[in-house]
Formats: sequence, structure tokens, C-alpha cells
Amino acid sequence: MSTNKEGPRAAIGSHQPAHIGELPEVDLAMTEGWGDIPGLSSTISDILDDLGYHLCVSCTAMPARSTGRCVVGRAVTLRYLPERRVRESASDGLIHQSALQHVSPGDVLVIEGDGAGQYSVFGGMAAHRAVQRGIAGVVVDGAVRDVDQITDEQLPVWSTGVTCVTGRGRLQGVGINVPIRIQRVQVCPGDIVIADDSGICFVPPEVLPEVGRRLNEILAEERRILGTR
Ligand SMILES: O=C([O-])CC(=O)C(=O)O
Ligand SMILES: [Mg+2]
Repeated sequence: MSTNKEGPRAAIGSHQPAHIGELPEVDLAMTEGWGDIPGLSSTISDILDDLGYHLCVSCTAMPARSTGRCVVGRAVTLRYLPERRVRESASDGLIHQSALQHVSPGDVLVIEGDGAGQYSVFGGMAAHRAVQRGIAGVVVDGAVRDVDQITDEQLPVWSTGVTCVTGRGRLQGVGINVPIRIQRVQVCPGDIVIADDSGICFVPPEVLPEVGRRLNEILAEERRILGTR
């Protein structure tokens, strides 16, 4: 296990992956205020359906571990694969600290973990560091742990599973800002993540203007129906 002046556990998550890709700049000005729109992920899912994109995941598959929050932000992606060699002790292999060097405040960490939710790739210490870096939320196709600590950090997190068993020494971080798989969806760095208590959508930046235009039309129609115009 590696050590530094903060102690032996301070380096957890700082494994260097083989692939570090580009994170596109994305203009999120038009998404200002979207986090307050009721039912946002459902409306966005309908719009993406109409545009021919299948880029949404249900909260049945990936429940919100802290409820009542809607998060909108640019995706920073992390990819894990099974560790190829069994280690004598659970050393590192997690890469969230390395990934956090590539984020801007308001970004959303989107992590391809083990999918099945057997092994954790994100816990209380990772949540603390993510909040320090201004991360808006975390989406994990895999497991998280230390849910009480994550809740205390008030960090919105969605995940396939929850476990006490770490992915350290079992999973290997292989890529930051590379395309990843979240359930049946391919997520690319720079996609706009829209996550709430119904589901998680990943909007490609090139269709964001059209999505915004259609969203405004739908919201106007909903206000007319509700008599709140
Ligand atoms: O080892 C893990 O799964 C991560 C962890 O506990 C933490 O970040 O606190
Ligand atoms: Mg922990």
C-alpha cells in the first residue's frame, strides 16, 4: 500500500489509469434553473425518445441514495474493469481522486463500476473529496458504500447497488473521460446529466439546444393545462 504525508489511506483513489480522454467544454447557460423543474427527467426522456435517442436509465435500476434532488451537470466519466490479478492485500485501483483533478464545479461524476453492484467504487471519503471539488452529483453503475457518510456530505448519488465490500484490489480504474456503459446506455464525457427521483438522462451536447427548445414548449403547455401560466 502506498504512503504519503497524509497517511497510508490518503492515496486511496489516486491510481493512475491507462487512458485519460478529452473533456469537452459545454455551454450550460440554457440549463440554468432546470434543477427546479418538476418531473424534469421524465420530460427530457420523452424529448430524447422523439429525437431518436435511447439515453435514459430508470431509478428502478439505479435508485437515488439521497432523495428529493434534481441534478443537471456535465458528465466526467470513470471506467472500471475487473482487476486481472488477485492481490495479496486489498491495495488501490480506484481512480476517483485522479478523476477529481479533471473536474470543474457543477460537473457530475459518472462511473462504470462492476454493474452488478458487488463491489464499491465510491464511499464516504470519495464523497468528501468530491464535495470539496464542487461536484454536483455522482452516478454509479455499480455499488457505493458508507451511505451514512455520503448522506452527511449532502451529495446526491445514484447507484445500482450498496455494499460494504470495497472494489479496491478487485476492480481496476482503466479510464477517465472515456466512453462508458451505464446499464444499456453509452455515456460520453461532456454529456449533460439530468438526474432526479425518476431517472437519469444523458443528453449529447450537440442536441442540447433542440432539447431546450422542446422543453420550453412542453413547459408552456403544462402551465396552460395546470392553469399556472
Ligand atoms: O473503498 C471504497 O469503496 C471507497 C471508500 O470506502 C471511500 O471512498 O470512503
Ligand atoms: Mg470509506
